[in-house]
Amino acid sequence: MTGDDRQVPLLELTDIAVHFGGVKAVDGVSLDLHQGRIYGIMGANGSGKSTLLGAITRLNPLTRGIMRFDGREFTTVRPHAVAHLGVARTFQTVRLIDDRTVRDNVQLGVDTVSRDRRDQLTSTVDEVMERVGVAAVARMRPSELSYGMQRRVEIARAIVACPRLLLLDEPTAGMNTAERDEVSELMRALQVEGFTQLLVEHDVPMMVDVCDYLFGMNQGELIAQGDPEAVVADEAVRESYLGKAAGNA
Ligand SMILES: Nc1ncnc2c1ncn2[C@@H]1O[C@H](COP(=O)(O)OP(=O)(O)OP(=O)(O)O)[C@@H](O)[C@H]1O
Repeated sequence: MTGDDRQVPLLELTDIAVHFGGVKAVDGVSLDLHQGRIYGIMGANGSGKSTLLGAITRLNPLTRGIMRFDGREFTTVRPHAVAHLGVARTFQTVRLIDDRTVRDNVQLGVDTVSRDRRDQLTSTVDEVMERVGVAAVARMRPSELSYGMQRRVEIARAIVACPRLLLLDEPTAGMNTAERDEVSELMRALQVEGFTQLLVEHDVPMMVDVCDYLFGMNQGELIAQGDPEAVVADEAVRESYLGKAAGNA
């Protein structure tokens, strides 16, 4: 539990599973996310991290389990209804539309939310692009940008609708160290504004630096959770992900 466990969790997963035929990509995961905190999921390739994000966004149908957002069950809603609840996601591989400008791509993030929520948005598309560092390339096409810049455009598109929960799937993949640090800075700034964030990353130092709470995943199951330093030091996490050599470090 994460300290403020007397409150209703923003996201509550109870014993969820996603099986693809015989592959138990996610198998019996229960977790709570609380408002305003930064969470991370670490685990080896194929441990089920992206599938878990896909379960939350309803792209991957559940084999079993219950999901609640702000106390309300959303286990069987359609994917667009999850966006309307206020959940936004970036993908592991950049998914931008290349025959549209950067600005149009960011605008798409506004178009995914319900009209009620749209009316409540406090930042404009241009303000968000400025904040994420893509304002200068607003008229360019995604393919004209570096990979790091494309990822920023994705983040801008995800946050422009002011989601209550932001799911970030390897947002620093393909970035250099300076760009990674900028993403960490951006995540901290978003936290100050009250965003709840769930990060999937392979950059362990970044996870420890930026996350309040970590989950360790292996073969579809959660094998550890808690304070980031404790999770990174956990023996089962080291065995399954960081390697035995790291365990001796
Ligand atoms: N659509 C699918 N159909 C069948 N199997 C799938 C599908 N998506 C994922 N899998 C399998 O589910 C397991 C978990 O995959 P997933 O992509 O969630 O892992 P991951 O932890 O995100 O890995 P990575 O760190 O490489 O991104 C893997 O065995 C993968 O091959």
